[in-house]
Amino acid sequence: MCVFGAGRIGCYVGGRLLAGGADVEFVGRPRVVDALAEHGLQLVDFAGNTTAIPVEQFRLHTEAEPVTDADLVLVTVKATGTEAAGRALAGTLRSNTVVVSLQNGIGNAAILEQLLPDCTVLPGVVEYNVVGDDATFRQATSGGLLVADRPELDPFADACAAAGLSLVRRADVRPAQWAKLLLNLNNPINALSGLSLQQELSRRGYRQCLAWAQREALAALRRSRIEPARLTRVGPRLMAAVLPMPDVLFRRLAGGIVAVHPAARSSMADDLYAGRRTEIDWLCGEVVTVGELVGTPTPVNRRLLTLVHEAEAGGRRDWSADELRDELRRARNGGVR
Ligand SMILES: NC(=O)C1=CN([C@@H]2O[C@H](COP(=O)(O)OP(=O)(O)OC[C@H]3O[C@@H](n4cnc5c(N)ncnc54)[C@H](OP(=O)(O)O)[C@@H]3O)[C@@H](O)[C@H]2O)C=CC1
Ligand SMILES: CC(C)(CO)C(=O)C(=O)O
Repeated sequence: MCVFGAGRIGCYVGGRLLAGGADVEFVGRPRVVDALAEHGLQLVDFAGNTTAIPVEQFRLHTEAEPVTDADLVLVTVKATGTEAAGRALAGTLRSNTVVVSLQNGIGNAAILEQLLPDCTVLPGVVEYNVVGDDATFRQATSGGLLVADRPELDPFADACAAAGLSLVRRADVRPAQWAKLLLNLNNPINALSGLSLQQELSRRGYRQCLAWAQREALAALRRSRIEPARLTRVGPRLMAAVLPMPDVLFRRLAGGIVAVHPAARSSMADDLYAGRRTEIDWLCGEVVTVGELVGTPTPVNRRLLTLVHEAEAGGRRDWSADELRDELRRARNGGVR
């Protein structure tokens, strides 16, 4: 199999599969490929167990062409790179190759399907966060992988089982993708806060911002007759109700909802700090689009979209919880304080 987009998710998932005995090749940028070729890879699972993969075990590429014989490709580029990934893989892969999109957002698999009509493209969800640099990657929140259930997925399921990676197969992944997107509405808030996920989520002001963004999305989804799945111990609607609770109460409840390592921060924070384009159009942008389609206002998601675009354009600064809450409250009130 092949990991297309060796980064946090690609190296962690692909590395775990490789350590579990699967035949895995990696396609990545020269910077990442060179680091893997020099240092190998250290993987730390959520329980803290470390696996070291020595340099000799890696088959690394910077182009898609050498992996023409892969029977399964995991696409792990950001949504900003999906189209380019699809184009790089088109004409390279054999027909019937299984392509699994392990990406946030809703539309990546559809883009890949369009560009790779002879392949079987399956949408997937990575529930957990991965942090790390080019040599060490750590699973930093609890959760597993979730992929569309098709018989073609059997070899991947076997590889996951051998690697100790949790995989859930679902007939319809769309409700889980939307549930993940609701959680990902925290990505811009985390990125704008400049804090780790743990620090950010421990502050009520930021959680209030997330609850507003989620409630707007939930209202738009309800009108679209989309029912998001329950990925965490509490479902999406209850989550939006629990978030604004006072810090003491939230702390007591949060541990049971999702476990977060102190080093974890959102993938959008990584992009924003590195000066890369973020996935904001695929997260808040998706909510705004659905809202427009069904006539549900989404001012908080619109404002987050603008704030992240401004930060991408060079106006990045760290927003305190009070500042961001006031900013989004103004947006909710139509610009009035
Ligand atoms: N990080 C996380 O904790 C989580 C991420 N996700 C989702 O998983 C997906 C992957 O995220 P993540 O692993 O963080 O992303 P990363 O940016 O860490 O990794 C993607 C890598 O792929 C490279 N890449 C992009 N296009 C190509 C190409 N055409 N050829 C070769 N390499 C390429 C990127 O390089 P470059 O940057 O130069 O383009 C980057 O190094 C995203 O949709 C994200 O939202 C989901 C759950 C958690
Ligand atoms: C942190 C997490 C797991 C949820 O927001 C994530 O998906 C990301 O970093 O993109």
